[in-house]
Amino acid sequence: MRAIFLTLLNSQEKSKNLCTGFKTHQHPTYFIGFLDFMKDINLIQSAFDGYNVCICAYGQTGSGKTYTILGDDTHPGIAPRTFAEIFLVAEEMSQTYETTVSFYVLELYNDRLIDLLSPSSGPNATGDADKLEIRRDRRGTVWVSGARVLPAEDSSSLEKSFRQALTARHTASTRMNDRSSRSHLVVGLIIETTSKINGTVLRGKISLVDLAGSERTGKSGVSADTLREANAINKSLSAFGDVLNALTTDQAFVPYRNNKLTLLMQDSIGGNAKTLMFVNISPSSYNLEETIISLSYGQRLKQVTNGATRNAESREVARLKSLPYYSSFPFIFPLYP
Ligand SMILES: Nc1ncnc2c1ncn2[C@@H]1O[C@H](COP(=O)(O)OP(=O)(O)OP(=O)(O)O)[C@@H](O)[C@H]1O
Repeated sequence: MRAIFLTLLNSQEKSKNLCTGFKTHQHPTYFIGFLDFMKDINLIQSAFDGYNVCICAYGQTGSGKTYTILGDDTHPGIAPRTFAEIFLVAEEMSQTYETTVSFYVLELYNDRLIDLLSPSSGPNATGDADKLEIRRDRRGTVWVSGARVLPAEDSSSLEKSFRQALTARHTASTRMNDRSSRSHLVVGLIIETTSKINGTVLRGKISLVDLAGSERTGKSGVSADTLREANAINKSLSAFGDVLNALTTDQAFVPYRNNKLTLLMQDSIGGNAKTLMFVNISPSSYNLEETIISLSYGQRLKQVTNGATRNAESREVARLKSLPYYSSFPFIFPLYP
């Protein structure tokens, strides 16, 4: 796994000593290098080659995770850049491969999975109605059965649907962030390529994950509902830490099942995906303790080894899987609604 450390604008002086030994990038110039970097390590191409890929933002509340994933009008973030790159690669490969792209958008809020593409999602959604279940196929790839998976025709329609889905995400104002995400966001991009020469089908998945930020409730000044949200966020991040601990100390048992977040990320952390983690940190001395924790998390993440495998099947297997019997297992073969 790879981890990159990011710090906010104008922070170089303040964070220089703290980050000695870590290669850090600053907003907004790091955006320029992101796509080149992702191209260098062939992340998007890997999904076309049948691998699972995960790009994730981690860090304390208010450190710029959502900004890293979304960006703004002048500096598009990881998500819009990934959407554009997918359709560019599809175009480049169109002589020999036919590509279909589909996507889902989920949030994990107060330990409940919510389908943000569902017409019934929104701030008052309970999540229960969707009956979403986290499953794994025999290769270890995580799917969420019951989630809506929609076809994407081009990058602009994909981005439009994605931004529409985000309007239903749970956010709240806290002392640490005017618009703090109160949920973990998981965007799944499923890329299926069929060879025009021999019919081989490759299926890759890119997961874009914007984790909710860890927070000290005394600092964020939350109460009632927002306190409950903060507790759920901290609990899930602590489960994430336990998984990381088990993986980096070679323990026989890895406690993925302790939380829905770790179940959802089972293929990305120690699983079969190629994973790139952005660790966002604050330059302020007020956040020193949280920054040290984030940096040490990032350091440990780098020690995790994933076993990336390719999802490929022959024309005949792909044909068999498209028959109704297989279609009843959406977690093995995701269905369009
Ligand atoms: N490079 C940047 N340029 C301009 N504004 C930025 C930049 N990075 C972050 N911000 C702003 O800082 C604030 C906090 O960023 P953001 O919401 O992305 O943090 P976060 O880590 O996702 O927080 P939380 O965990 O609370 O959701 C936002 O108002 C965001 O627009």
